[in-house]
Amino acid sequence: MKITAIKALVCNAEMRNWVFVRVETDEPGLFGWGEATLEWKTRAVVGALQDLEALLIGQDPRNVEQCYQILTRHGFWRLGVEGMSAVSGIEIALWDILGKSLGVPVWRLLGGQVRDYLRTYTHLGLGDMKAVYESGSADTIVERGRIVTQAGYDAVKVVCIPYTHYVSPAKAVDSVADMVGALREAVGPDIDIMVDFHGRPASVNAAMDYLKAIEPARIMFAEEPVPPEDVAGLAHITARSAIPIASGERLIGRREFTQSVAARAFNIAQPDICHTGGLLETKKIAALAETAGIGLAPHNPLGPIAGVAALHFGISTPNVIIQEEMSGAVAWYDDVVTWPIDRKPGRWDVPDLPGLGVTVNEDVIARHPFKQEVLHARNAVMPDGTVVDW
Ligand SMILES: O=C(O)[C@@H](O)[C@H](O)[C@H](O)CO
Ligand SMILES: [Mg+2]
Repeated sequence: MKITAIKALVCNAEMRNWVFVRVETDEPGLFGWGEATLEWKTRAVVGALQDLEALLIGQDPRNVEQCYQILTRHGFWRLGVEGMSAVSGIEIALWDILGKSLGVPVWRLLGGQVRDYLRTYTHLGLGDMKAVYESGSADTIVERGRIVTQAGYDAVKVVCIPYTHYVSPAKAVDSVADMVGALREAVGPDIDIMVDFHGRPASVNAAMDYLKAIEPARIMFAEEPVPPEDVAGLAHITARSAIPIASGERLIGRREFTQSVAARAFNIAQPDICHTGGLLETKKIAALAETAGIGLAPHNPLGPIAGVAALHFGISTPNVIIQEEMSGAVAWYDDVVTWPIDRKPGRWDVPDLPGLGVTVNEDVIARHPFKQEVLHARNAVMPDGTVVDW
C-alpha cells in the first residue's frame, strides 16, 4: 500500500479555521482523515502540508512511526508549531488508514481500552474576558456556568485573569476572587472548575497572588499561570501552589516536554495531539509524564476530527484525567463530520467503527471557506498601550 496524495481542506469556524487533512492511498476507497488546525496560522500550516507531501508519496501509510521519522528528519530543519501541526494532521490520518485497513478502531491499535468512557470539559467563555473584568461583574461567567452545567457538563473552564503584566493590583485580584467565587457558588460543589491564566501574569509573584485569591473556590487546576516557556517559574509555582498547575498546550514534541517533566514544572500536562506530533508522539509524552506522577488533560479547542482523535487517545491512555472539547464552537459542528459515537456533554463513549470512525461532509466544508479570523489578541494591551500576552 502506498500514499498517493496529501490534501488540506480548510473550513472556517468563526474563531478558528479548521484544517482537515486527507491522506490518500493507491487502494481504491481507502484514505484517512486528520486535523492540523492552528488558529491564526492557517495558511502556514496548509503550506507546510504541501511541502511535506513530497516526502511521503510512495511510502506505506501503515508504517506510522517510519512516516513520522521521514517527516521530522528528512526535512532537515526542525519544525516549529506550524510544521508540527501539519505533521500531526498527517500522522492522525495514517492511524485512520491503518485502522480502516485492519477493520479495527484506532484505540485498539494504541494499546486497547483502559476506561469505560472519556470524561470531557468545555469552556465558559471564548477568548478574553476583558469586558467582564472591566464591568467588574461576575454575571456573565455565572450565567454561562449555569447554561453549560445545565446542559450536562460537570467540568468547565474559564479564562478570567485580567491583563496586569508583572504586578497584581488589589482591585484586579479581588475581582478575580469574586468572579471565581461567584461561579463556585452558582454551580455548587459537584462541578469541577478550571481557570486558564493564558500565561497572562508575566511574573511568578503576580501569578501566585491570583492563585491564592482563587484558592477558596477549590478549583481542579489552574492553567499556564505564567508563559509556558518559563520552566523554572512554573516549577517554582507548582512546588508552592495549593491548586494543581496545568500547562503544555504550547509545547511541541517530546523534546520540549522532557525539560518540563524533569523540572516537575506542572502537575497536569496538556499536550495537543494536533500540534505536538500526533497520536504516537502524544503517547510517548504520556509515558514520560506518567513516570513523574503527571496526569494529562489534553488540549483541544479545535475541530471535530481533533476531538475524535482525542477520544481514541483518551480511551487508551491511563494517565488521561479529562479531555478538553469545544463542540459548541459553531452551530453546524455536527454537519461537518459524523462521529462514531453519540456525543454527550461531559462524557464520550467508546467508539467501535474502524479507524477514527468519522465520515466527512466535504460539501459543508466547501460552504465555509477560509476567512481571516478575528484577532482577539489585539485586546491584550495595558492602559498605556504596552503589549502583553493574550
Ligand atoms: O486552553 C485553551 O483552550 C486556550 O488556551 C486556547 O488554546 C487559546 O485560547 C487559543 O485558542
Ligand atoms: Mg489554555
